[in-house]
Order: sequence, then C-alpha cells, then structure tokens
Amino acid sequence: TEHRPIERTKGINGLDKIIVRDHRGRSFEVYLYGGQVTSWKNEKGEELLVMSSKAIFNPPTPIRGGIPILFPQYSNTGPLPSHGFARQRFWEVEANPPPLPSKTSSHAFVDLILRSSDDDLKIWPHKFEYRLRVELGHDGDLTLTSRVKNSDTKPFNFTFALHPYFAVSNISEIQVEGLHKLDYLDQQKNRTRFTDHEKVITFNAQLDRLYLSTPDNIRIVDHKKKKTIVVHKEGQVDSIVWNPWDKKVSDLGVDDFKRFVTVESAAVEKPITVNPGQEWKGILQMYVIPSSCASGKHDPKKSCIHHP
Ligand SMILES: O=P(O)(O)OC[C@H]1O[C@H](O)[C@H](O)[C@@H](O)[C@@H]1O
Repeated sequence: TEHRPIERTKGINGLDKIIVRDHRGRSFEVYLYGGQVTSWKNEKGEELLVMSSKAIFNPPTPIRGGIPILFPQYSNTGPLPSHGFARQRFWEVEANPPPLPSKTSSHAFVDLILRSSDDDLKIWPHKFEYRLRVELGHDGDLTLTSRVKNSDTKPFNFTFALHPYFAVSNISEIQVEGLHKLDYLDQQKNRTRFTDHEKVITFNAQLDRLYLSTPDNIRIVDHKKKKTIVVHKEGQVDSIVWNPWDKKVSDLGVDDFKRFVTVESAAVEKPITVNPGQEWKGILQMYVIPSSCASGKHDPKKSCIHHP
C-alpha cells in the first residue's frame, strides 16, 4: 500500500491539527479550524511562515499567522464580517475528493472541505463546497489548490484571498518585486487608486495595498538571508501586500511585524462568479530559491539575481 505520511493530532487548546511530512523531512501543519496552514518547514527544519507570538487559538477568534483563508468576502468589501467566515469555521478532512490532477504527484498532501452550514446560509444564502488541497511538492514548494463549487440553484459571486504570513529576516531588509507600474488601491486611504512608480517595494512604515491585475509571480527578496520567496498564483487576478508596522493589532506581539510580510493572492476587484453545479479553481504555490543582490539593501533600485 501507498505511504501517506499524514498524522492527525491535537494542537494548541486541543484543536485538531494535521501534520504532513515528506521523505526529505519537509513538513506542514494545518488546523481544521479555519482550514488554516500554521507551519511550513523546509528540510532543515526552518519555519517559512510566521505565527504571531500572541496568536489566540480560541474559536471564533481567527488565528493570527500561517495562511488564513479569506472567503467568501475579502476585507470589508461587502456586507459580511471582515474577511468572510471560512477562517472561523471547522473544516473536515476529505478522504476521497473528486480527482485533482497533481502537478508533482507528491504523496505529501491532505484534502480538506468546508460546506456551507445552515447558519452560514442565513448570512450568505449560497450553498457551496470549498475543497482545499495542501501539498508539498518535490522541490519543497507548498501548494494550496482551492476549488469552490456552487451546489445551489442560482449563480453566486465571491471575493477571496489567501493570506500567507511569510517569514523574513527583518522587514527592513527585504524588497517585494514584480509590481512595478501597476495600479493599486491604497487601503490606508479609503482604497484610493494609485500607480506604483517604484521599481520594488521596501518597508519603513505601515503598508496595505491591493494591487490590481498582477503578474502570476511575485518575489520577496530577503537580502540578509540571501533567499527569495516566489509567490505564484493561478486563477486569481489581484495581490495584496501588507505589513502593519506600528499599527496596533491586538493579537500580534509588539515586535512581530519585523518578522513577516504578507503577499496575498486574491480576487477582489472583479468578484468570481460560479454558476450552479460549476466549480472555480485557484492555485497558490510558494517556494524559496537562493538569491544575491549586487545592490545590497540600501540600493533597492538595482534588481537581484535569482538562482532557480
Ligand atoms: O486583522 P485581520 O482581519 O486578520 O486582517 C489583517 C489584514 O489583512 C489584509 O492584509 C488587509 O489588507 C489588511 O487591511 C488587514 O489589516
């Protein structure tokens, strides 16, 4: 029989947690609460995501860190509570999901499902099934495949984001590449529209931008670690870049902002429409490659060399 290295265990406060390991010692963890990835480690055991030092593992509070799923509404763009409700629901493991062609045919994956409950239908009257596959690829990449099926009788729309808290050496030592010349809505200025004229994004204050029609690959270059995180998306048009800096976030430790940046794959400007019986699919793939920057952190205008 096939080796499926999946362990089901209890996490913080007794919440159910799945641990998946591959044969090279890489791993990820996902809580059924929120369907939320809370850890992703490389073969050296280094953590690639950040969990807040003050994260509250106590439903219905969302977990601050890892990869929250924001569905069926991104932020306060509609009538639902901010970021929808999927991150506050208990997902289930699905043993035999409808077939999903795997790019890597890795066996290090788990399938989860969230179905609309009667209470959900009261606030969002659309029957759905959200299937999530979390998978470690052969090259150590982590891939989240989302499938949202309309099991209702009329079409529905949703907005959406996957919100990874990526670990960085220090927020002051990184740059985000790939968004030059694109338009963004500044979420600190009532979503006023601007064009980004900077070649790369650097951080020295709070930043919260919804970039529109972004490329499928965005890079987080960490000068100190000499590593680049590549954030690859399919089926989602927009991206959010966020760091709260000195903005008070109650369940975030005071210095936690220094250790992470979020680069989110999203569908916000144009909501996704799913017809009855149909399914929408989106992919978020993340991997880390070595990189070196001739410029060093003080001259972010020069671009970096990536070694795929
Ligand atoms: O505090 P939360 O509801 O988890 O949201 C955390 C952050 O999520 C996204 O990145 C938004 O762009 C930010 O505006 C928001 O502050």
